[in-house]
Amino acid sequence: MTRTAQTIEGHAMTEVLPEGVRARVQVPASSANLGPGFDSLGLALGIHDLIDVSTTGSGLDVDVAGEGAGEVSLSSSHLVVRAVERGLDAAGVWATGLRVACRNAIPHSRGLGSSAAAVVGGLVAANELVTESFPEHRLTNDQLLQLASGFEGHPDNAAACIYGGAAVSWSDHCGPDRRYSTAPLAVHADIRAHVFVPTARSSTSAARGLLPEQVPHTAAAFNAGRSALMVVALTQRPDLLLEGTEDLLHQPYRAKAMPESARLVAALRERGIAAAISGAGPTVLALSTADPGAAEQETARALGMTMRSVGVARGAGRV
Ligand SMILES: Nc1ncnc2c1ncn2[C@@H]1O[C@H](COP(=O)(O)OP(=O)(O)O)[C@@H](O)[C@H]1O
Ligand SMILES: N[C@@H](CCOP(=O)(O)O)C(=O)O
Repeated sequence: MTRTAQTIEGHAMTEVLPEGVRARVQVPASSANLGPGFDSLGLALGIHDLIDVSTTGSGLDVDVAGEGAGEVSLSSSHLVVRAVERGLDAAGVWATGLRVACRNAIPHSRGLGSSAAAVVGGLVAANELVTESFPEHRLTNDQLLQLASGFEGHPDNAAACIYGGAAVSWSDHCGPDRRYSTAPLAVHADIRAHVFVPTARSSTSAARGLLPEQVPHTAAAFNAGRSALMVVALTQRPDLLLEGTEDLLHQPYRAKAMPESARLVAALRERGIAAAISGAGPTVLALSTADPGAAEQETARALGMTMRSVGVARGAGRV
């Protein structure tokens, strides 16, 4: 394990965790944007990764099962490992060695926040290790949000993943060293969440590369109105979900990279179901008060996507 000089809240890097401390956490998938709320709105979904971290005498042992097994690195560059180390650093605590076991259910590179879940899961696991031995060094949820958002540069997935439910998140400016904030939204009890997951993948950074530097003022104004409307629809007026999920800022530019997903969004919306690309795609999120029927599922199957009823999840935590 390497030490770095990075700390927050001025903790001195002096404490060493004993061997054999263990933390097991579960962390939810998340859907970002919810249509118009680009880099701001997020919703935690009921698909979970399990992360089991324990301290050892030396070295690093990483084991991955489920999604990403055989694909992700098993070295110190593994995202969960990086997040565990970042969390320990931030708390001013050090481990002589680590064992990290991941049981992953969140599909990778589909727009379901797998990378945010890996980061939040690693940070929360680190925080549980810290709490076990040095409770006075425990990081707050706000500190976890700063650290997690720093990994990706936007807080939408991370906030949903940490706090659960839905959240609106923002940063104090657009430059480096941003400070992130979030406010929870109480999702209306009648709203159900379904995802249509393709086998095709799309990396978030590639999908961000499709976005223009500038957009017309009319599109910005349209999205400002729809984002505000979406908060109302999500919390009080599910009958407004269809209009509340309209977007001109990102989905039109990304559609060419995920044509099947764009077609499914259009087909579901024509049938009155509030569908949007989940995060940077290509998964499609549907929010509705009734479950999509056999016809919708057949349309999705024909486009190579499988429907999953996921529901709204709680935030990451110990199991
Ligand atoms: N549980 C995990 N463990 C290790 N790396 C992960 C994990 N989840 C995601 N990643 C990394 O993040 C990448 C996907 O991130 P990204 O393109 O942002 O898509 P997503 O929408 O799934 O977050 C994966 O290819 C992998 O490198
Ligand atoms: N606001 C981001 C969200 C990315 O979410 P992911 O689940 O695809 O990582 C964006 O739209 O780029």
